[in-house]
Amino acid sequence: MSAEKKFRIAVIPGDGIGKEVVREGLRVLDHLANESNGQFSFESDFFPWGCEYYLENGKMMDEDGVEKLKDYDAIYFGAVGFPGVPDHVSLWGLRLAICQGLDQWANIRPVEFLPGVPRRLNHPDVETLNWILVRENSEGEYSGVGGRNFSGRGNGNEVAVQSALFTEQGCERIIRYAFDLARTRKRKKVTSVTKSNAQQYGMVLWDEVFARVSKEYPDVETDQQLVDAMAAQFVLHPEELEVVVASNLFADILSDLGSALAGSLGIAASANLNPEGCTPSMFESVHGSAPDIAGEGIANPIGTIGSAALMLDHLGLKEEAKLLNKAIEETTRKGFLTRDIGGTHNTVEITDAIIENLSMVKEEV
Ligand SMILES: NC(=O)C1=CN([C@@H]2O[C@H](COP(=O)(O)OP(=O)(O)OC[C@H]3O[C@@H](n4cnc5c(N)ncnc54)[C@H](O)[C@@H]3O)[C@@H](O)[C@H]2O)C=CC1
Ligand SMILES: CC(=O)C(=O)O
Ligand SMILES: [K+]
Ligand SMILES: [Mn+2]
Repeated sequence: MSAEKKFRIAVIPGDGIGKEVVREGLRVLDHLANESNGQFSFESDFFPWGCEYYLENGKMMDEDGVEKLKDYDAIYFGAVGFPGVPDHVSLWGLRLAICQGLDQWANIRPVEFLPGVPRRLNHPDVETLNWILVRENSEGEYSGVGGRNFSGRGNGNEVAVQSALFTEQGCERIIRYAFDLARTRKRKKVTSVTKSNAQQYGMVLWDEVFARVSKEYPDVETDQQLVDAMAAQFVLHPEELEVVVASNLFADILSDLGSALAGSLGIAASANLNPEGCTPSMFESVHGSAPDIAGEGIANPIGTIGSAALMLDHLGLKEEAKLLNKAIEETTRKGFLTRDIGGTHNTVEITDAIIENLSMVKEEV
């Protein structure tokens, strides 16, 4: 037997249901490691960063937090944000600080339709549909360029500026990533989403880079859509979608739409990747901390457990990643569903079922 591979994972449960679903994802990972006959193990270090940490310490994470995370093979993240701390403070202080600080410039967000989950999308081929959003994750509308409180204003006359930053290199790397990803799929197609009719600088640059890069991929079909039309296409013609590449804000919005069409925000997984592998990548659900259901034990853990599957794949544990995705499918197929997708099972019961189904799908292969 080959020597045991030990993966060092930084775990950041964060806030609200983030804590509840990360706990479940770790149970699944521990189970897989225990069943691996000593082939691999996970060494998890917990970081208590988030809104409670902020209220106690005046900061969302340690000053050298990003540096500390560089020691790990991957980061497993819950969600950030809770009433009592302004959302822009918590998001910028933790998720954006990590994604931008570690240059996790590609955020991959698959839209998948799980068996047994009631669909919000009325489409004849819904069983076989799946597409991937490739979100620019380092700049765009979330570059933080802007300001408030310009001198001489105030008293109802305040002015705020929020700019979007688009660099040619930033556009090129994410667009290239989308084309390379398209080449791994059965139908090779990339749809680029902008709003370059109204956003005449940054998004026109994006369009020009898309046209230039696409020439290097003559085997990949292309399409370009404005984001408003794209929102409609998600609902009306999802069969047109394969790989969809969009800016930070647009793909953020479209990924919530995609997961809602597939049934719920609770089932969508994502990976914040540094594709060069210079820094650790971070795996988290698409959803946030859901304060409206936090503490009730009813959050759907599938988005976060599916993100663990993306992490396994990233760490080279391809077979385990496949098995885990199969076990998730088996779980929903058998009717183990949380409330958000029409069921009555709680968070822990869904995880128990996934772990049980892991053994079953393993026997099948
Ligand atoms: N990556 C992150 O950490 C993100 C953080 N946030 C933060 O989360 C907080 C709440 O934001 P919202 O806009 O309410 O978005 P949200 O995604 O937390 O919740 C939206 C709705 O979806 C439901 N939902 C989400 N995940 C679910 C799950 N796993 N199971 C069942 N239902 C689920 C919630 O109950 C809520 O009704 C804010 O502070 C926001 O800034 C929001 C999105 C992403
Ligand atoms: C912040 C947020 O909504 C997201 O990353 O999806
Ligand atoms: K999340
Ligand atoms: Mn979002």
